[in-house]
Amino acid sequence: MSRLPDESDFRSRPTKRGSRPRTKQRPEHADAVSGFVIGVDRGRYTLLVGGEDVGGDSSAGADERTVTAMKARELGRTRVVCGDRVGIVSDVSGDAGTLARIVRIEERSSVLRRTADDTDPYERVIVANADQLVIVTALAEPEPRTRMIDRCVVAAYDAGMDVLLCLTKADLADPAPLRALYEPLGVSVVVTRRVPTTDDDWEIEPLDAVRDALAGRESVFVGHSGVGKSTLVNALVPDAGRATGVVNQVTGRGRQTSTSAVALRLPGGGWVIDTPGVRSFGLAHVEVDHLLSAFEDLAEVAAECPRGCTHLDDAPDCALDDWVTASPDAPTRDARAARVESFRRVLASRTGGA
Ligand SMILES: Nc1nc2c(ncn2[C@@H]2O[C@H](COP(=O)(O)OP(=O)(O)OP(=O)(O)O)[C@@H](O)[C@H]2O)c(=O)[nH]1
Ligand SMILES: [Zn+2]
Repeated sequence: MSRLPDESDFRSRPTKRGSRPRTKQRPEHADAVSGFVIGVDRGRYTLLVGGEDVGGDSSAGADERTVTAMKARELGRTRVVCGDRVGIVSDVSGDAGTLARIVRIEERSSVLRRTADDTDPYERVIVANADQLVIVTALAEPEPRTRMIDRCVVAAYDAGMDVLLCLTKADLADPAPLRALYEPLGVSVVVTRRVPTTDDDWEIEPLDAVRDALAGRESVFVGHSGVGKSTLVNALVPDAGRATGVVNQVTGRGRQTSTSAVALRLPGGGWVIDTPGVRSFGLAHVEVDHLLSAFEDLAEVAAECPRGCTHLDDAPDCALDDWVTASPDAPTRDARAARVESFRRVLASRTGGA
């Protein structure tokens, strides 16, 4: 039996916290058809309907179709976002000019959210059910902003998602320093570069490594303007048709084809969820303990900390420091120190702006 969630249901990471939110029974609409939300535009939702579990399975089913829907009034203010699995009724044919009605949102396995800024108590859900956040960062042009990457990592870990750091433009700069900075956080890293194919053409390599990291997963792509995110998404999803490097003559800024998230099917299986509007994460909603639970080894150690320990550099008697000191040998000590330092860096990045 599905339930009707509201924003307050998603304050804690569903996979790591034991307690389940209350369940509302919804016996009506037993005839509702399942859909996967692949786009949202001003109150109109684009859904994929039909075939075998269209969300999880990337291959198109025989009767798969795109359906436009609106939200039923009974859902109230609950937001429907890209990646949601929903139940729809009325005209679900997908024929031109028809409109279905979303009557329920299935339980979400993850919720990526942000606050407008670090003091704003209002959280906004960006994408539901994704299991990986892909942070696209150029190694140069524009220069990488580690503080922003840190904040993306915090948002992903808070959502219970894995992180893939995609370092682009390796033809311009060495990826080693950033790799060293992020691998101790448990982040996977892929590095891409532009290589010339003919005199006036080029391609991105190695695409296979990126595809492998995305296969069978629902991955949300975020990245600052100019990092090569659209170039990468277009290379991965040939018919994506995202605008690349188009500079608006009036504003001087890159133009976007869309400002809300869209889900794009990967030819090899899996989904890319592109988020053109998301440039930063407000992290007011993130709790220290919640973030710590994404670092299982450290969470175990920190269980010995004094009550109310901030776990930061200046925290008196923080058990993380004892753990580093108590290392049996030098290599272990270096690894533990790097891990604690990385955790403290992202912990500190929660406050003070991007
Ligand atoms: N040297 C180099 N340039 C790249 C690489 N990948 C993309 N670019 C270039 O970087 C510029 C920006 O790429 P886009 O894909 O438009 O960047 P974006 O992140 O989508 O930026 P917005 O469109 O503003 O959101 C373009 O001129 C690309 O050709 C790369 O690996 N190496
Ligand atoms: Zn501590």
